Formats: sequence, C-alpha cells, structure tokens
Amino acid sequence: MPEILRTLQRLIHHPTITRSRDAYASKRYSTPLFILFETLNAFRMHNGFSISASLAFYAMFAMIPLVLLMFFMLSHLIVSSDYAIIKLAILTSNLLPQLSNRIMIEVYNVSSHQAAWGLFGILALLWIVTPLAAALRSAFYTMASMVEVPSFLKRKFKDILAVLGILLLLFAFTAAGLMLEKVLHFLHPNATYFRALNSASSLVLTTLLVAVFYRLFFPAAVALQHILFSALVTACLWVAMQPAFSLFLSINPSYGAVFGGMKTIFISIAWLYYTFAVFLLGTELIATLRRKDVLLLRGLFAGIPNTDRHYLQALLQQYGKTLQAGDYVFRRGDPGGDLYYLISGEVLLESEKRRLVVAGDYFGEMAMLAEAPRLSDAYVQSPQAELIIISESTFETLLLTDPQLAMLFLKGLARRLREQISHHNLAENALT
Ligand SMILES: Nc1ncnc2c1ncn2[C@@H]1O[C@@H]2COP(=O)(O)O[C@H]2[C@H]1O
Repeated sequence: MPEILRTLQRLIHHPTITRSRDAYASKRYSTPLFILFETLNAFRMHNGFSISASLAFYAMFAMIPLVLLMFFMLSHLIVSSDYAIIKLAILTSNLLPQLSNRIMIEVYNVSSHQAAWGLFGILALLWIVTPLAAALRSAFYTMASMVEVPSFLKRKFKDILAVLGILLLLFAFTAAGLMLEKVLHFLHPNATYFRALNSASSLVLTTLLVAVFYRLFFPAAVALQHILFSALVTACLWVAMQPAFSLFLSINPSYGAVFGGMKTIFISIAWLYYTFAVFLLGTELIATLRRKDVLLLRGLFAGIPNTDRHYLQALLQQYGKTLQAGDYVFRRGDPGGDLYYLISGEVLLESEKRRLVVAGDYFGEMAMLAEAPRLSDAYVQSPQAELIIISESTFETLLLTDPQLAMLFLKGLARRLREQISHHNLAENALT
C-alpha cells in the first residue's frame, strides 16, 4: 500500500505533470472554464430563470401587436400584403412554432379592418409592446449590474424607442431573409447544398440579429468581439434547442394536455421561456467578458491568499508596475484617480504623519472615493516595490458587480478609520 502511494506521489510530482499544471494555473483566470463558471454564477445570482419566465409572459402579450406592426411595415415598405403574410408566418413559426397559424389568422383578420391602421391604432399597438421592451431593458441593466433611474415619462419614451428598435431589427431580419432566398434561388444549388447553405446562412443571420440587439440594448460599452462571440453562442444554443424541444414534445405528446384547449399556449410559453433563458445567458456572457479583467482583481480584496504565485503573476502582468527606492507613486495634492495595492516592498505615506504600507495592503483610496486631491506623498522605501494599479472605473465596476466585496471593502475602511480615531484620541489624552 505505501508503495502505491509513493508511486502516485512520484507521478503527481513528475515534471511533465507539474509543468502542465503550472501552465494551466497561470492561465486559470482567463480560461473558458473560468468564464463559463462566472457566467453561470452571475446568471444564477441575477435570477436569470425567473426573469426569463416573466419575459415569456410579456412576450405573449406583445406577440400579436408586434406581428401586426411588422405586417404593416413589410406590406407598406417592401412587398405585397399577401407575400408579407407568408413571410411573417415564417418569422412567427421560428419564434412561436405552436401558435404561428393562429396568430397569422388573427393578424389576417385584424389587418383587413382598415381602422386598425390609423395613427391612433399604430400608437396603441406600440404602447401594448412597451412592457416587453421595459422588461427587456430592465433585464439588461440587471445583468450589467447597473441601475437606471430616469423619470416615468423618460422611461416610457426609451421603451417606445426600444419597441421601434425591436421592430426595425425584426424587419431587417425578415428583409435579409428575403434577399437570401433570392440569392439561393439564383444560385440554384442541389438539395444537400441548399440545406447546408440555408442552415449556415440562417445561423449567420440569427447571430447578426442577436449581436445588433445586444449592441443596442446592453447599457455599457462592450468590445465588439465580445458581442459577436456572445451572439454566436446564443444563436448556436438557440438553433440546437429547436430540435431538442421538438424531440421532447414528440416523446411526450400529451405534454400540457391538462390545459385542454390552452395546451398550445402553455407549450408556446415554455418555448419562449427557454428562448429568453438562452438569450439572457448570452447577455450574461457579455457582462462576464466585460468584467473578466475586473474579476481577476476581486481576489485582492476577497481572500485569495497573497502567496498564490500564479494569481499574483497574472495580476502583475495586467495591472502591475515595479518602482525603485525613492520613486514617488504620487505626491500630496496630486489629483486622485487610481487605487494602489502593494504586492511586495514598502511604501511610505507622508503628510503631517507617516504611515508605512507593507505588502498586502492598499492605499490611495481616499482621493479616488472622495474625488479630491491626494492627502499625502507616497514613495518607495524598500529597494524595490511591486504595485497593482486599479483605475477608478475598474474599481467602480468591481464594487457594483459584487456587493459582498463592497461590504468587505467598507468594513476594511471602517476598521482603518477606527484605528486612526483611537490613535488620535490617545494622542489627545496624552496631551491633556
Ligand atoms: N491620516 C492620513 N493622512 C494621509 N494619508 C492617509 C491617512 N490615512 C490614510 N491615508 C492613505 O494615504 C493616501 C494618500 O492618498 P489618498 O488621499 O488618495 O488616500 C490616502 C490613504 O490611502
């Protein structure tokens, strides 16, 4: 038995294994696994599934007005009414396979009443869709960990703009589909190629649609490659979900039968629910990619041991700076901005009093938080000092996205303040 253990230990410490383990550990904070874990964690924290459920309900209310408005745009702007109905049927069958026929019959009936198309009619239809737009915008703010506080009217105005945005996007999507159909018709490929080309192009179209959606609705600036990547993941998941959902229904043909005539509505809500869940997961992925770098810094304040070599190396590579003895980090009265975390060495803070900062401690938070000039000089006292520099916006994102961390930081600040006050009181008592 001890022999087996010894062999196992030798194996674990074999250079090939330790080398690859080291290589993995040094990249741990930017691996797909890390991103996946953080995305799922954030989705759970933001109650992604309950948001998807409420969005599915809002979408049910908004579906018919949306399709009517789309019909109006299509039939007035590019094609005849009958052709518009056919194209819309394809769009609705993608979004709501179970209810598409009934929706189209209703749209056909309503659209033949001219009264539906007066200015008042169109405004009323837009208004009915606003709760869906509002819920979507609020979901995006939640996922981006941001808060929106405009007045009621401003918010309604933004919601109507969002509805118009949704309409324009769906319109562009349908128009692009029409053009694609013409191109495929012109190329006239054989059946196998046709199917492959068709699936590939609808994947590309869906990705583009979702990407533009994310770009318009996500409330913070995000790198284009992050948006495109998340949109591609969303589109792939959504396309894969369609056969999975059909398979599930074919295995359970009586699924939802308990609702009788409402069965199709029940199944449609379930389908919309999964559609939104995938869509919001993509949104969460964008948010995670956006704060990926910021997440790396979390460990400094949230208990990753300061001896974790790989972690510190990864941090130093991205945010690090090495200074020599006597170098100034900043001078008293300088405008504030960054916060500094000392990894190694010593820094002296000097104003009327002196404070020595050692490895594992941070400084420079006052000017940043109070938006005021620096309270003291800060210079390196040891032969060398390694510092992590955290910008104001990075720190803000860090605190906003992680309330627990914000609490830890506040507690740290209160502890420091307490120490300073008791020192001050002791000094005053000694004088009197
Ligand atoms: N009593 C103090 N006097 C000067 N600096 C202090 C004092 N207490 C803490 N500091 C730290 O020194 C830093 C100087 O720059 P900041 O004002 O940005 O933030 C300050 C704090 O991090």
